[in-house]
Amino acid sequence: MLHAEGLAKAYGSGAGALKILDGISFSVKKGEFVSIVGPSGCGKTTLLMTLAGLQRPDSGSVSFKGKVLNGPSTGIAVVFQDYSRSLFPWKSNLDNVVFGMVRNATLGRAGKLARGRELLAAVGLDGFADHFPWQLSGGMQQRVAIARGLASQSELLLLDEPLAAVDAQTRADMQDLLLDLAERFHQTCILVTHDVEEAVYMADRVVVLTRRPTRVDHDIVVDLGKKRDQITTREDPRFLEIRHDVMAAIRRFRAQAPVSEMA
Ligand SMILES: Nc1ncnc2c1ncn2[C@@H]1O[C@H](COP(=O)(O)OP(=O)(O)OP(=O)(O)O)[C@@H](O)[C@H]1O
Repeated sequence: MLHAEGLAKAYGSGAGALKILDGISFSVKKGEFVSIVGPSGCGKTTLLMTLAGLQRPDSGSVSFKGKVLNGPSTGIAVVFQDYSRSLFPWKSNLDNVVFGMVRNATLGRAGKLARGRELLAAVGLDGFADHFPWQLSGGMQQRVAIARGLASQSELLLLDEPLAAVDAQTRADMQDLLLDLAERFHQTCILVTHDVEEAVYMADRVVVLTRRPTRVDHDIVVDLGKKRDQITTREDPRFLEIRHDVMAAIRRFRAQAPVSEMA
């Protein structure tokens, strides 16, 4: 469904240019859940924005469903980490979700409202359609943002640290909710996360990036089956083995990094 080929990107120009991506290539198949991890500041968000067509690479290309991406596509939605800035505070939760359908020309207003209510119910917020985001907890607001991402009916959902700002218990619940939604809506997902355990728990594959200038270091298949469980999956010896390999790679890059690059 998505193929990144030799993506390179620098910020700035000349001697002061900061080289971020340095020839990133990988593919994501329809229905896959792929996590991307890497050392702090290696360019995970830059990569995700490039995959979304929101930022152009200096060289290389992104192909989505066989066509080179030259800008944002209706087939790709992004859920950002900072839900407090990505939701409109003056719109109800339902209207925030309906906004995700802005480019849907087939559903009328009534159809969009009905679909918006369905999606809020799917993320466990059926009683909160007419509330405003600021009346909800952080975890609930992020669920509204996820419902909006799903509302666009995009085939590919890009998730940039969507659970970074919620507490640990909510985070575990949201991981399971996201996995459940991805399966129910046959959603292909790419998740950027700092959390190695989360990356392995959620994904069919984990793409591990090097430090800057960034390349793909490992592309690891998480052969744990589709059904995950917060207790048994995390205790599975294969889970622990994969987590070990990913963590060891990231720590190796941290050990090589100048102190100024350690966040
Ligand atoms: N628009 C920009 N202009 C200049 N530099 C930028 C820009 N966006 C990001 N950077 C720099 O590029 C580097 C990579 O940033 P990016 O946010 O892509 O990395 P990241 O891996 O997502 O970071 P983190 O681990 O902190 O989430 C950082 O040093 C950042 O300061």
